[in-house]
Amino acid sequence: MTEAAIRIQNLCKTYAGGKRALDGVSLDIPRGTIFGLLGPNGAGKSTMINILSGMVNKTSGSAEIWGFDIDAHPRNAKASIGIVPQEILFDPFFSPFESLEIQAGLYGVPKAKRRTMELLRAVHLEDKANAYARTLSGGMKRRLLVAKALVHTPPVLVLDEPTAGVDIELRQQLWAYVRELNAGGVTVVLTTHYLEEAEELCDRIAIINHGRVIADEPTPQLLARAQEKVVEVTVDRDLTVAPVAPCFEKIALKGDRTVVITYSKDKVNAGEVLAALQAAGLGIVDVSTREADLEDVFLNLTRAADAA
Ligand SMILES: Nc1ncnc2c1ncn2[C@@H]1O[C@H](COP(=O)(O)OP(=O)(O)OP(=O)(O)O)[C@@H](O)[C@H]1O
Repeated sequence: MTEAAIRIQNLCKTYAGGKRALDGVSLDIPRGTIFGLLGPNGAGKSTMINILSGMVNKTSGSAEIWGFDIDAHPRNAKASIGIVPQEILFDPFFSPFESLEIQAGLYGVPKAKRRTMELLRAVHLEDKANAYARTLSGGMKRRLLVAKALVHTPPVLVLDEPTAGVDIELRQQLWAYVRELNAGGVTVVLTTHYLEEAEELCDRIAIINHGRVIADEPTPQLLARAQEKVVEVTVDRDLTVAPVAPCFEKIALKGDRTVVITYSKDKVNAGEVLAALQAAGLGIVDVSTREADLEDVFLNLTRAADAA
């Protein structure tokens, strides 16, 4: 078996106030992947990343980064990971060039091995190398954070909600660079609320809810779990109650004459759903269907976990 980029086993974290943020998380993040960590607000994603970066102490369990246990080999573990934090924090008086040089110094990268200008070029900040950080736009600051996380050439890069508040163009640029890094061998872990993005970018996705992993699968497999299909039907008369049929998983009225029916495509097809409406004496005026996407899978899984 190839070694994982990150291996987390039975990780638990209870904060001082008694809040249990992680409740036995086990996760293998394979080397070479772009791995998505999804979860609603407060699920425990940041806690997990902060434990990996050494900013938060775990309560129990273990974590390895690139084969280095964070307790037994903290320096090697730390050297193996670069983290792009959610919040933008800079000393406003340092230039991007100085910021990267200071960061490289903190990581003990010898002068001869520093790649400050190369990194600034990679994140399109070459012409801002000597500008004050306070004069950079929000997007530029975020790119500078990515460069900062890469000064020590870590094999694993973690981006914590990297596109929050970032415009579409910059987001595309950032993702293009993430893909480039990944193609160069860097394992990328990203937390995001943009499910579409995770769907487009990640090879594998884990979903965390209330401090537990509720799904961890290759993206296509997770999508295949979306067996539910939705059909919206406009009928020829006003409805006061929604018709029922055994093949409807769910039905909801939308306006006077439209029903939204969810059915399981491995059990029935759209024809049978429409036939059931006709059997209830309704004439069909208009029909539209849609496939479930990652958003539906995500909602179904988190709802199922909440109900359990
Ligand atoms: N320092 C802390 N002290 C006490 N409780 C905390 C602390 N940090 C986080 N929590 C709580 O732990 C839980 C998990 O928080 P965490 O920030 O890890 O979630 P998250 O999935 O990253 O959420 P978000 O997407 O909003 O960043 C939340 O209920 C949060 O309120």
